[in-house]
Amino acid sequence: MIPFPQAIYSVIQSANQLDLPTQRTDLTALSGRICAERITAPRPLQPFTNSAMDGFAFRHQDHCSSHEHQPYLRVRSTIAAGETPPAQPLPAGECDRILTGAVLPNGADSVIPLEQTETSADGYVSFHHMPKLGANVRKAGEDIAAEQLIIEPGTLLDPGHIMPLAALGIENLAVYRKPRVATITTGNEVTQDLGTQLKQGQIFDSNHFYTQALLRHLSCDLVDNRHLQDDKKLFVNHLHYLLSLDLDMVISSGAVSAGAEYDFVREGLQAIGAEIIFHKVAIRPGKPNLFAHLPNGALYFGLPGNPLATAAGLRFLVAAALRAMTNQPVEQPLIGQCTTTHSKKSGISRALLCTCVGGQDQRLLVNIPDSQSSFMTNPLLTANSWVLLNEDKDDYKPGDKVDTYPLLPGQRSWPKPAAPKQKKDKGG
Ligand SMILES: Nc1nc2c(c(=O)[nH]1)N[C@H]1C(S)=C(S)[C@@H](COP(=O)(O)OP(=O)(O)OC[C@H]3O[C@@H](n4cnc5c(N)ncnc54)[C@H](O)[C@@H]3O)O[C@H]1N2
Ligand code: MOO
Repeated sequence: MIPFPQAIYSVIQSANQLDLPTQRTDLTALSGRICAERITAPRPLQPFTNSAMDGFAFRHQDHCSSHEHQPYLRVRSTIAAGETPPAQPLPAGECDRILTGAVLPNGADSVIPLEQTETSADGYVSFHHMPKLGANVRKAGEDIAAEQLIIEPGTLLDPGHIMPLAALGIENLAVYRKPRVATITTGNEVTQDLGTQLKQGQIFDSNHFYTQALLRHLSCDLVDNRHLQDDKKLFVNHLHYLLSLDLDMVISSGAVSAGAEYDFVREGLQAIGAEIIFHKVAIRPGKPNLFAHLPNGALYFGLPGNPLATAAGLRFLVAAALRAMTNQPVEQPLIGQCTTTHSKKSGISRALLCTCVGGQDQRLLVNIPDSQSSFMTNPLLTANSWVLLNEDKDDYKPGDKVDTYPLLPGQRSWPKPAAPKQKKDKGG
């Protein structure tokens, strides 16, 4: 049995060897994908200096000397958004009527909103007050400077990236190809037919539906899904079939604990020449977790069948691999503080669904539920985070620090985890 942090490390090491190819993808299909290149702004944003208000563009220096004499300016022309302003610089004593988003005319540097002015019938405008220099002007590059770093490789793209990318006119990006994944659920008692009347001893295949939903959320390409009866031969045949698909990863749930003929995953994998990297990890839920390399280099995750053991394995092991395969940084926990007492079994890690709330002084308060067992599904309904209690500490009291992770991996999380402390270089 290996410690849980070592299991995660081992998974990351293996996944780092798998270089997913990249593909150029249009902006409309980028959300949810992992950026594979460093993106800098090809032009400034705003692209040109323009007005933030419907009003009048004028030259501030002509009028700033006197507060008694409010400007009284001749209106030269009107510049609407999308129009080219007059080629001649704005003469002293004149202003241009301007609309929001229109190019600021040459020579003008400030805009007064329409409602702060009076326009006379003879084409002059007077100001109610003198705005500050640069008022209501959006400068070229004020939003994003040309050449500014926009997105780093390994960034999970979300709608928040799409707005500036589109504004900069970036049509497509190189992203990692979606990881190609096959999933397997096992068990004679399990059915995927959710409409059926359950026979005695039968249960619905919740792991299948959860796994598919989560992997889809993580932008995986779900190539194959199969529910298999408890039969090693069937399993081995299916593995042979999966080897013929060009997969990056296979994830199974069930049949990895100690139940001899019913727990055929390890033996089945060995029968096809897979290399078992670890089997059994010091974590609850998920002690029977298995990780292997298939002969074609694909990663194999044998997650235990209990629903929360499958969920924890997906959250911490599979997600770590998916991140490593797409150049995303290793996830860092958010340090929270327990609000409750909690005791766990000695010498093993414990993953629990929990609720984090923001407290005073930027504290993250973590409510760890009293009882949570791996056969349950209800904690998934209300939790907003996972807490990972490490193997060195068994008894937690209010105020103790704990490592927390967002419920779904890889999302822009709030609050942001602090940057990991740099190890001091000891020289040599
Ligand atoms: N003698 C021992 N028994 C068990 C051990 C052990 O160390 N020694 N470990 C326990 C732990 S911890 C876990 S976790 C489970 C893992 O068992 P398996 O991975 O072999 O999974 P199964 O036995 O097939 O199923 C366990 C449990 O989960 C239910 N299940 C299975 N698949 C699904 C599914 N697709 N959807 C919903 N529920 C599923 C299944 O009916 C069982 O109740 O082993 C313990 N036993
Ligand atoms: O490890 Mo099992 O997943 O505790 O029930």
